[in-house]
Amino acid sequence: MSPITIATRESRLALWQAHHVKSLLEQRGCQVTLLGMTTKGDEILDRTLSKVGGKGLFVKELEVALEEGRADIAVHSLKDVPMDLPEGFELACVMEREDPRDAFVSNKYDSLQALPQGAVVGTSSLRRVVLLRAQRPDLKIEPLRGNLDTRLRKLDDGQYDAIILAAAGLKRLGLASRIRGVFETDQMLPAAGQGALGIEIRAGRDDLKQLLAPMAHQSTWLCVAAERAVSRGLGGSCSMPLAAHATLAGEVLQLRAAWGEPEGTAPLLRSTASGTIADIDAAARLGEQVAAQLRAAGAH
Ligand SMILES: NCc1[nH]cc(CCC(=O)O)c1CC(=O)O
Repeated sequence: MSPITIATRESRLALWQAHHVKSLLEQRGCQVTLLGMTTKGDEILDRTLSKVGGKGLFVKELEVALEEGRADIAVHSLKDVPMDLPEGFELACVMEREDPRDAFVSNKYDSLQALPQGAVVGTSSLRRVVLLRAQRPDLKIEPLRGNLDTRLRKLDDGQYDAIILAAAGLKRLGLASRIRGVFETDQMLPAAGQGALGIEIRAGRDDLKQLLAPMAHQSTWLCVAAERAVSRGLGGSCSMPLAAHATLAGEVLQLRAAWGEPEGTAPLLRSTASGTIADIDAAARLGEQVAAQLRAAGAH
């Protein structure tokens, strides 16, 4: 196999994820180099991404490197990958999921329930906003942008009483000690694909698909396929007020989803479905079913 080049963003989390894949490939006898780059999503820090085109902004430049042959694979947090890849690209591998849950991070309080009335909580995720507001409508939810270290620094500078981050990112970077509590999924349903890494290649690179196949984790892939199909059925942007999370027990996949009006006070719309799932297409069909239920209930 000729040497493999991994295209990656240069945030500490993205680099950790790329190095994780690099070491797995090196264990299989590959020579691997990293090609780091900055994406629009990394540069636009003064606005919430939903205002400037969503999280595809973390992906585009990596796909250009694949298209131009400067890289062979791109490693992504699947939560940041738009539901439909551009023509000519495909997901060659979904790896075993890290903790998919959201984490409560604070220097003063142990939990969401312990926060005083009107406490300031930082997040820029519309999903987290609507889920937090459903539990604590009194909270003052403020935007929080930047990479993980920047967000933690903003908390430590006293800009927030607490912030909400993905447990996966903190754990991967050895920052689990910053976690005061992890939300159970029935309290804060995760984003589609949260905690899962996906490897993108140019379509047709069957040599890479063969190389990457043993790194795929089938049950994660089935769950993420169902979750992403919910999001796709509601427009497919990564920055929607939508939560979708699937678990697999044996061959039975259970899918839960929730959608909220970011500005409104209407109650969250929820939908669940389960089924015996044998392949990715069946998982996606379950997601489409849940998306249709949410649309019928008013989600858009
Ligand atoms: N762009 C935000 C983002 N994309 C992926 C992760 C966490 C890692 C993952 O979900 O795999 C994060 C950080 C967060 O939500 O706190």
